[in-house]
Amino acid sequence: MRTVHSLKELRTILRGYRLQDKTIGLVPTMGNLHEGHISLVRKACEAADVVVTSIFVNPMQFGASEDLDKYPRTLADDQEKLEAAGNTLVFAPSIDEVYPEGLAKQTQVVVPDVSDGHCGGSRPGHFEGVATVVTILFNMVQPDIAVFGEKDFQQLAVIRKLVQDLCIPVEVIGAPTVRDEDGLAKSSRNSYLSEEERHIAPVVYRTLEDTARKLGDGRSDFPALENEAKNALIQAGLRPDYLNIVNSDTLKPATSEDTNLTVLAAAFLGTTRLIDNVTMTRGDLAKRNS
Ligand SMILES: Nc1ncnc2c1ncn2[C@@H]1O[C@H](COP(=O)(O)OP(=O)(O)OP(=O)(O)O)[C@@H](O)[C@H]1O
Ligand SMILES: CC(C)(CO)[C@@H](O)C(=O)[O-]
Ligand code: BAL
Repeated sequence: MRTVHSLKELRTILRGYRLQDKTIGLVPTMGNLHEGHISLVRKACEAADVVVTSIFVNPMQFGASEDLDKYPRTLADDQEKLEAAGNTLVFAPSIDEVYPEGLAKQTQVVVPDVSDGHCGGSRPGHFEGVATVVTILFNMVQPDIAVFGEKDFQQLAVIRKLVQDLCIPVEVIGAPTVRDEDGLAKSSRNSYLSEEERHIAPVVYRTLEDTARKLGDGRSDFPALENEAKNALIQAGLRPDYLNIVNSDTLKPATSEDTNLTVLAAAFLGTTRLIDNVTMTRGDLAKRNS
């Protein structure tokens, strides 16, 4: 497995693979890799001949008071894990390689509507940063397929819309959320949690599951359900940022006619912001429970 830092080198290597008619898969990450990321790499290996994992902590998607500076950077460890997973090429560009004229002069990609609310509401400019860097990475790598995690549910919806609206010739593949045994979604930011916070953190997933169960039991009083869930988070010592029951396709507030529902949440535990979601089809859970 090779690691390259420059676009020129990346393009030279990828040109060689294309001449051999190899298909190319891309897994965009911000590094500090865990089993969640590795599951994406494995999925990409199943779908493409050559897999490029990018590692780039993208300053454009961080707010001024967010954790850009302390975000964990662990390239050597990441390389070992990627090699073991069958990854072909690591692309770890510098900020100058991605934004040669600086952020202030950077063309931005805005994906309206689906970026609104949820994480987009709490992190102004975040999805413009994500959409811009993902577009740049797509243009740099020109992959046939790209794999993203469902843990970042709204991000996946933004990227699907971006690809559709800009006719980008890449197949976007979603991958299920990988969790610790107690249900906590694996995330680089889990490393910020103290021992005590780590015990509390699985309450996020448990609360989402509990809400999905109530929806499966036929409840349609969505605002009341959202409040019950937020109260459960508060009781456990979390500070909910949002907890929304939405139509899984549009990400708009759920209606009683919707069959595919997603419960999306972000909550602070101390200064750490955790996100998670659970998708359910109305009827499924009721059947399972009967
Ligand atoms: N637990 C997980 N299961 C499956 N995919 C995941 C998981 N965590 C992250 N991913 C996916 O990995 C890709 C890169 O995400 P990223 O590098 O931000 O990791 P992260 O652990 O989510 O970090 P953060 O703590 O910043 O949210 C994204 O497509 C994301 O959805
Ligand atoms: C897709 C992504 C790599 C873009 O920086 C990032 O938002 C992430 O890690 O989910
Ligand atoms: N996993 C999404 C990247 C971010 O929180 O900025």
